[in-house]
Amino acid sequence: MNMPATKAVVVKTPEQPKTAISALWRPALVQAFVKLDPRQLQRSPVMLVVELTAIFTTVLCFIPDHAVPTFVAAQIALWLWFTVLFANFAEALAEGRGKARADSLKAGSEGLSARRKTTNGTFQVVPATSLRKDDVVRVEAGEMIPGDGEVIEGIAAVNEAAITGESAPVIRESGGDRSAVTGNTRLVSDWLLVRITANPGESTLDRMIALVEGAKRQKTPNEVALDILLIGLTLIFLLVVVTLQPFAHFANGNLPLVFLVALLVTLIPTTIGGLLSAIGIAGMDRLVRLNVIAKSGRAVEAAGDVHVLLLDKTGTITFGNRRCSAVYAAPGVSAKELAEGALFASLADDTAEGKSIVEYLRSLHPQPEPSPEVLTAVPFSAETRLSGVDYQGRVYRKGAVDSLLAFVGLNRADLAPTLSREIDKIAQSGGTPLLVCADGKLLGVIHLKDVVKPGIRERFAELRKLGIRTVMVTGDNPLTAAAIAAEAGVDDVLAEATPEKKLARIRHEQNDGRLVAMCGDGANDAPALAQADVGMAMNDGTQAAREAANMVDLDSDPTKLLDVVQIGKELLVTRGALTTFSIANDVAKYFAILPALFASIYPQLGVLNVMHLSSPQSAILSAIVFNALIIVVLIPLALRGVRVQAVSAAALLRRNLLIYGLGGILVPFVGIKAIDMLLTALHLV
Ligand SMILES: Nc1ncnc2c1ncn2[C@@H]1O[C@H](COP(=O)(O)OP(=O)(O)OP(=O)(O)O)[C@@H](O)[C@H]1O
Ligand SMILES: [K+]
Ligand SMILES: [Mg+2]
Repeated sequence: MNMPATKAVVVKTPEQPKTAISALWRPALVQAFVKLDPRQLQRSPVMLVVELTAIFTTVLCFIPDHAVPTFVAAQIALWLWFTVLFANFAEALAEGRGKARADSLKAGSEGLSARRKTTNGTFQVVPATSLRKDDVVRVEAGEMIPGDGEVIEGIAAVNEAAITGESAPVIRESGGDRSAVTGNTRLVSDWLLVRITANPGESTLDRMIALVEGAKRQKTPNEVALDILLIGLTLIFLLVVVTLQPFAHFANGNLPLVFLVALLVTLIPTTIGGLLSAIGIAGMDRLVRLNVIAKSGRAVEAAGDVHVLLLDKTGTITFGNRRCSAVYAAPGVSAKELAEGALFASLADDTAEGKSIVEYLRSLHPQPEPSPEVLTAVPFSAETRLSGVDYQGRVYRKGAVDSLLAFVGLNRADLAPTLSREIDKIAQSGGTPLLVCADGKLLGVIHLKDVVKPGIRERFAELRKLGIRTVMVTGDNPLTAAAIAAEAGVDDVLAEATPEKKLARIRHEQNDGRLVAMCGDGANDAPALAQADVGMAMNDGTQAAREAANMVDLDSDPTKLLDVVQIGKELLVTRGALTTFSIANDVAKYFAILPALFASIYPQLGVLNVMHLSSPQSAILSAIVFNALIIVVLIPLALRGVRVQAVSAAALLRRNLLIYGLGGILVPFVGIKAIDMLLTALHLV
């Protein structure tokens, strides 16, 4: 068979330099004009209204009005256009940061080919883009894995740098919780047979590209709600402005159309309307830079409000390569008998645990082995928590202590004290004891060892400061669970949990009105990951978990949920802060401009004219200029996000109301006055 090597491309994760913004402003400037297209602008209704007023005012410039000099009307029109352009610029800047990453990801996936298994068992080279779900491909050392999938045969080292930026290779193998592979990552050793699990356009890479190309992103329910509020406010102010004219007429005055249009724009929530989309895109961009892929913005926002975090133990809190480190025979059982029983019970077990037991026994207790064909495998399941084989009429099993005792019809009290003590010792050290039996006779116990990931404890403490409770849910026995829980510093433990129990725990928390996040890696975590408000799968886990979750952490680091929570909070707080600022701003402008406008018509209003703006037309132009410039001033904040400290939500709200509410009222007074003085000095009004 002639099998050319698939195209090998190395995609480096671009490091985001500090000067990113200055390098991005040029293309963003171009995009700001492109986005003037009303079809694009309709995503932001407030800005669409501003564009309409800009067009209207531009037309009015050509219809002479003795009340407003044309050069003032022209300046108003110009600044209205600037308002839209500045908002577009903010959005384009936010998008631009992700675009570079998307481009390099796309470039890496172009021209990739795959070796697809045909119906007659041979392999055929096809373009990677033609692969469909359930296709089987063979990948060899040095080649790129052509799509997301599950390893069905083989074990190999994979370099995932193209996706995660992490160059240390990781092991992927069939069976167990380390079976998922990601498209566009490179095999560095051996070979794998992979069952493709994603159709074109649905892979991790595609999702990542869609995520960083903000333009195609869906609005979150929160954003839609805020949009509706902004449209409502726009309509209210439209009504206010329309009804001003009758007041003026009543006093035999007349308010020029240009002023009314301009007044409308200063009053509607343009600041938040213009920055809303940029805030959302920038939030997702921060997430992508963290190497977390979210399937929806909604999940990220939910993360900002999470109360409880559930974590699976093995592979999430611990490294997950539970390995056999020792075996202890029950009293009256020879070492040879135990070794045989434990080996046979593991020969057909393709979980990492099973393989480690076989490896351990082969090196320490070499013995003749039956060939695999004569064994009837009983695979491990999270339900039974047992595994083993039937061989020559004999029943070999191993499994969790309680499950195996139930299987042989014994109680814990029936165990020989020495064996019982051995089990407790293993569990208290954080290890997992597996009982072994043959034909109902207890042979002894296997010690599976696992290691808690470093730094977990500190991160959980930080989560606690944010008011988030951590709960470890594990299929393991209570003693092991308690030992690992103590080492990791979680707040609560649920041991001997089946997939149903994990699910029930989440439902229970949710029924009490709490938002729940769940981190997991196993197929048995999938239902819980799907049920949780924020389900974060470890990328090196199973495909089932990755599919059920609404987020995937490419670095498989559960403590990253802390950062995701932070980003979610920042997103919500930034949006809230700028909405507060925007609305407070508009209220202030209302009081700043109206007295100036009506001063000649209703001289009594003069007492309200605290700002003493030089003339009505200066007042209105200054307000329009301020209104446009404030968007530019707030772009960095919208992109960077408001920093969120680990304080209570109430304290945060109080502080933000003070800063952004009070600031929003005061800033326009100062700003408009300053612009008024400048415009007057420059003889622009
Ligand atoms: N290959 C195996 N054969 C027999 N028993 C096993 C095997 N692997 C694990 N067990 C037992 O089954 C229990 C449940 O394992 P499982 O992987 O489902 O745990 P889990 O629910 O994912 O929790 P965690 O991953 O946090 O340990 C383990 O604690 C262990 O006692
Ligand atoms: K405004
Ligand atoms: Mg697990």
